Amino acid sequence: MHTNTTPAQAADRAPVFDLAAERVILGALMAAVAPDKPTGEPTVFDRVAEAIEPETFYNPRHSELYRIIVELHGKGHPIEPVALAGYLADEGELARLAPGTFLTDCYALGLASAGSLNHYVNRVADLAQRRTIEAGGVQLAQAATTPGRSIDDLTALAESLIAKAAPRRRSLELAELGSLINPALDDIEHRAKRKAGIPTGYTDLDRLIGGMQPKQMITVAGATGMGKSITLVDIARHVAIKQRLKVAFFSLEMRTKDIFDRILSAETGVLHTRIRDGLLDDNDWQRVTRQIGPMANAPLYLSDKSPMRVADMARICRKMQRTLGLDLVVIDHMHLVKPSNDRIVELPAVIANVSPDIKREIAMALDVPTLVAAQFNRNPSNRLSKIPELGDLKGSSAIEQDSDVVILAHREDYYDKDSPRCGEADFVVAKCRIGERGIVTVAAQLHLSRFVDMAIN
Ligand SMILES: Nc1ncnc2c1ncn2[C@@H]1O[C@H](COP(=O)(O)OP(=O)(O)OP(=O)(O)O)[C@@H](O)[C@H]1O
Repeated sequence: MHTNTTPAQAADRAPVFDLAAERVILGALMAAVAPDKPTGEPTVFDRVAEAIEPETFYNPRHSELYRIIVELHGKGHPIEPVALAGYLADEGELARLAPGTFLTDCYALGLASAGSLNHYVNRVADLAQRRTIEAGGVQLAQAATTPGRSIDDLTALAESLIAKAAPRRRSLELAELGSLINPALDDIEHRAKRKAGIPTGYTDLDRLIGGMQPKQMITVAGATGMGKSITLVDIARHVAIKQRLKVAFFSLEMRTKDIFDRILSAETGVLHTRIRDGLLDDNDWQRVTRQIGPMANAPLYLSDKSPMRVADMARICRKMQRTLGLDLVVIDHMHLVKPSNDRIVELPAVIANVSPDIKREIAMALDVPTLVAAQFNRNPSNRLSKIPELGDLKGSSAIEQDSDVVILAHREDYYDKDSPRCGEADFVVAKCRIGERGIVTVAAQLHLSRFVDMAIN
């Protein structure tokens, strides 16, 4: 047993963590044998999950391993030490999270202590609560001696600390409607003050869809050359450079260098073709020097490796989330993602495989908005009305079903150079799970690789 107290203090202080007990729990999970068929009895995972969350562990490595074990188990992957070590090695995390014989040691402890698992679960949960209470006490003591804090304020703090310290046992993992009322009303009250979702940078579009929300798959679709890549790069640019949020961008079609050229053009206002051809004049160089500042250290992380499977991208994103944080994932585009099974080759089957995986393994599992480009199957140019429709999507049913938002890019001057709407582009919001459908018009400045709000330009 370990304590975080000095020997002098040890006599009058109880230990507030037990690393061996934490290892027993990890080992018991690795050693858990799934029943052949449901028995109605709680499994080892159920018993642990009732009282333990990743944050319940004192040791952060134990928290991370617990999270990974639960995630792998949820996906039906093996989690005994050899399989888990293989997974961690693939992720480049073995040496950091489970050096030497750590996994087999835990496994042995888990097996040896299987009969007393409840004791260890209760002990680790109990110690976590004690730490919360101890930290709350320190916080309260500091607040009480801070000049200017009112009694009302201190009482409210004390109440919230007590609520935080209450045991959180998840006996029945279903919520009764009545229990949702207070938190939901609180949430609604504060919603307007919070950012609804991550803004795309297009004001009217954000108003319509409420920004990009965690867990959402947002699909931008259009005919070839309509401006899907420009839209994706534009949004990523806005999120990373203007909002300084962390973006992982997977370009399966365009090279990183070409994306950089597009971003540079959009940010500096220097013609894209001049950047592409290396024909910058003095004026252009001055603009670049003056305006390149915000691009430095912008948290936009690009990959142009192709082909990629969803699992590859999910692995890279998980690592980024753990090490740097992650706010948005961008994939350009869905039809170039490799299916999880090499035998799947026909397009509708590929999309039926890739689309739900992007939604489940990236958007849902990582709790981030995921922006994906998709191509059209039917070309609206063959129709009288060129306004795009959901049915134009290649492999439409899976994409339609999995996407929370579908934005169809449309430019009239793509079909008619003399159109009175030359230079305008429409984002047709054809599906929006939590908002209205509608059409948003932006200015198409393709020579600068960007779309911009009509209102201010
Ligand atoms: N420097 C430029 N000047 C003017 N137009 C440009 C320039 N660069 C690209 N474009 C135009 O911008 C449009 C949008 O390009 P984008 O790559 O975003 O299309 P896309 O919808 O992603 O196409 P694809 O389906 O081929 O991936 C294309 O029609 C292209 O011709």
